[in-house]
Amino acid sequence: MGEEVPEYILNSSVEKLSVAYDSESAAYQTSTNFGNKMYVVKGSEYGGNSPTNVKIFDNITRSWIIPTVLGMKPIHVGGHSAVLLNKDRILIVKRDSELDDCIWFLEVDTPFVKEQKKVFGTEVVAWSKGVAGNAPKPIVISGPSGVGKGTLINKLMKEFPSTYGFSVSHTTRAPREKESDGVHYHFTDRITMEQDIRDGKFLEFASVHGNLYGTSIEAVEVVTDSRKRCILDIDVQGARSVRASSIDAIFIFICPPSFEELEKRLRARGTEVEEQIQKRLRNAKAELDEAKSHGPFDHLLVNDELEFCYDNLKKLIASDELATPLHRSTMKNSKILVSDVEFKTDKTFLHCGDKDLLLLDISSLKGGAPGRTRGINVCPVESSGGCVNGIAQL
Ligand SMILES: Nc1nc2c(ncn2[C@@H]2O[C@H](COP(=O)(O)OP(=O)(O)O)[C@@H](O)[C@H]2O)c(=O)[nH]1
Ligand SMILES: Nc1ncnc2c1ncn2[C@@H]1O[C@H](COP(=O)(O)OP(=O)(O)O)[C@@H](O)[C@H]1O
Repeated sequence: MGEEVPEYILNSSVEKLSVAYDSESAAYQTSTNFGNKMYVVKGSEYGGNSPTNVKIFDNITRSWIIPTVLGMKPIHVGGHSAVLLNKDRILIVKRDSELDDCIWFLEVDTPFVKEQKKVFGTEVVAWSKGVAGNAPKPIVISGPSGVGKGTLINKLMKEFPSTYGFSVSHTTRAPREKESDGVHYHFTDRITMEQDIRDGKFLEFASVHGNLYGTSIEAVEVVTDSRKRCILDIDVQGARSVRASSIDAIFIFICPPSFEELEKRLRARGTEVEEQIQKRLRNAKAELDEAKSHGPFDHLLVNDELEFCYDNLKKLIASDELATPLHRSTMKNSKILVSDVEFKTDKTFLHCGDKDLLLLDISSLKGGAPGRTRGINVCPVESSGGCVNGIAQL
């Protein structure tokens, strides 16, 4: 890249962690070795809110690589610390940051990153924010156009507004008369959406009936952050992508009682012109065949009589909730600021002000890029270095 290699990078050993202040850009940067590469993470300028930068130094070719950076990036204010974890990701702890925004992961060799390297044909790294506890399993609902997905989801959201939240997708299709931006969809144009896809902002996307549709990471996280169970209305290709991702979801396919009834409903809805109706019916045949033979679905539900189908949907979701009870973390949306970080052999301690020392527990990580990394807890430390009363309230 024609840039000189900083002294601290040339001198650092494989395991050594190095943090340096770059006076030119007034920002802290860390370098972490993994294999033959060194990952340099640079925070934003002091007091600024620009996203964190990543570049890679190849120790064999002695040259810099600018990787494709996926995912929502952390915004730094002060410095940060970094350490290699699980031999596939770098744990980044932001200093002078609130507890619920201080833990991030830069994935460098996880299955997701390996896959994306093939897709992009470049070096790839992916950000994933670390969050406390587990999230309720998202519910993925698919089915042909006009089968009644929207009707069923609306009923669920109306009956249980504080339990379920809808993942608002992005689409390049034009809004229908009764649809509003940000509620039914985020309506966008193809150029913007394609750029956002390249920037890794989407969990999944697909071309459906001639338009682009996609679920952004943010759309799901907004719902999960509000402690609701996320409902996704996505097509079969999207369901496949989510199935292949690190997200643990339940997949339901809604079938029509007959093809004739599907056509009747689609026409009665009166939202599509004839050409679109024909396209949707053609696609419906393929979707039904795929879902019934080798689709990614856990359950198929026939939407014949609406109330009957709705009751079955509720029963199905309820039995899944019973089977996997939700473990919520006690790590509150804390205003405690992390002032310093200590990495010991197998433990990470967060210093918060003068008195508080918290133990960061990352032993049961779940998920990861392109979504968030869950299962993190912090607790006050007792003199032996263990947690006080297991996981404690902060
Ligand atoms: N992959 C994917 N499919 C989506 C997404 N949002 C909507 N879809 C699917 O796109 C298809 C068309 O949706 P829409 O234009 O609202 O028409 P409708 O199905 O006739 O109501 C449906 O199969 C939706 O499930 C998304 O974010 N990702
Ligand atoms: N079980 C049902 N019986 C009859 N009509 C239905 C039923 N479910 C939905 N509909 C109607 O069918 C049309 C398509 O439903 P919609 O929810 O928009 O489908 P989708 O979201 O799957 O495209 C709507 O006019 C809706 O009122």
